[in-house]
Order: sequence, then C-alpha cells, then structure tokens
Amino acid sequence: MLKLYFICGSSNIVGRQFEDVLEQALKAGITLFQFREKGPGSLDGEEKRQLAQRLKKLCHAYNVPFIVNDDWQLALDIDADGIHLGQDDEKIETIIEKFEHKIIGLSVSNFEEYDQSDLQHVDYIGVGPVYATSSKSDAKKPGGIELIRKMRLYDKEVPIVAIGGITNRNCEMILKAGADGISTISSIAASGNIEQDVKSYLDYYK
Ligand SMILES: Cc1ncc(COP(=O)(O)OP(=O)(O)O)c(N)n1
Ligand SMILES: Cc1ncsc1CCOP(=O)(O)O
Ligand SMILES: [Mg+2]
Repeated sequence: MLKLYFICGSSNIVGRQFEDVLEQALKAGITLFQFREKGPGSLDGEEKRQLAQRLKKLCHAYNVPFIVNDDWQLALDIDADGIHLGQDDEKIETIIEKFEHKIIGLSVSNFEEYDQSDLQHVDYIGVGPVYATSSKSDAKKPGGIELIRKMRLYDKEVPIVAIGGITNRNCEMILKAGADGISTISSIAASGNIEQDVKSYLDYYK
C-alpha cells in the first residue's frame, strides 16, 4: 500500500482538472492517495467536502485507499479510509477511538520527534523531508538519505514512507536506504507524463 503514495490538493494542480490528474495516476498504478487540501486557492467547507467525496469515489473505483490530511472531522464525515497527522496536528490519542479500523499515518522529521511519538496505533510514519521541497512552505530541514537509513536502523519494524523532493530519479537510493515506500506531490501533480512517471517509480519494486 505504501509503495507509491500520491499526495495532492487543489493548489498543486495547475491548468488541469484534479480528477483528471488523479485518474491518470490511479490508472498508472499509484497505491495510496492523500487529499491534502491546503495552501493558496484551496477549498473549504462544503466545496472541500464534495471534492473529497468525488476523489474518494475515484480512488475506490481503482481499489486505492483514500486518506485525508489533517482534517480528521472530514475524514470521519466522508468515511475516508484513514487520516494523516503531523506533529502539530490533532494528537492521535484523542482521535484513536474514532479511527479504530482506519489507517493512521504520522509525520516524523527527526529522532526527537520519533522519541516523543506514541506509535502504538500508527500504521506508517511519513519520514522527511528527505530533500528540499517547494510543496510545503513550513517544511523542516531536509535530512537527506541518511535520515531514512538511520530511521530504519532506529526502528526496524515501523513501515516508513519517505517524503520530500522525491522523484523517480532519486527514489532508488531511498528504497535501498530502507524506506518501504515513497510519497510525492509535485513529481506526479506537475508531471507532463503521469503514466510514464508513475510506471518508472513502480519499476523499482520489480
Ligand atoms: C506521508 C506524509 N508524510 C508527511 C506529511 C506531512 O505532514 P505534516 O507534517 O502534518 O504537514 P502537512 O502535510 O499537514 O502540511 C504528509 N502530509 N504525508
Ligand atoms: C507534505 C510534505 N511533508 C514533508 S515534505 C512535503 C512536501 C512533499 O512534496 P514534494 O513531493 O513535491 O516535494
Ligand atoms: Mg499536517
């Protein structure tokens, strides 16, 4: 499920339809999707809810789980498959009862954050940024490939999905360093050939 985790919101799509981009990515084989509706021009309220419903339906048509970023109330409201929370978002302890049978992801940017996180109910950790990214204005300092390598040694069990500045040209090293999967916004959302780019990511698992 973590192999190729596409993350996207309206602000990441330029000059095309969100649903078209997502459907191309689904057809090409992404394995998980996160709706991350934040940043300039992002939707709110009922418009956001309706978009989330449509995107969830599209993901389910391709048997791909639909995860909501940050907004756990929306995730419950539309019966999403899971939630991704960061260190500054709602604490997992406070929502766990409501998400008992759902996927829960948590961001971990460094070892201090890892040490202070309760991973008991977490299905995966999103580790990064690995490289510099222009998709998140408040991203922490990139940890490079060493962040993944050291995190894998630090915890040999927890599923790790790497994030931040990943492309199908640098993902091989990240997987070799011990990540179970990779996540990306811009390399798919802004791709001129989604089918080819998604397939070349997936080739690294063959
Ligand atoms: C898979 C994955 N990993 C990390 C993040 C970042 O989450 P967070 O730190 O809460 O930052 P925002 O995405 O909410 O801006 C993520 N979304 N997904
Ligand atoms: C959400 C997030 N969290 C850490 S880096 C990042 C943005 C990743 O976007 P991109 O794949 O375009 O670098
Ligand atoms: Mg967050």
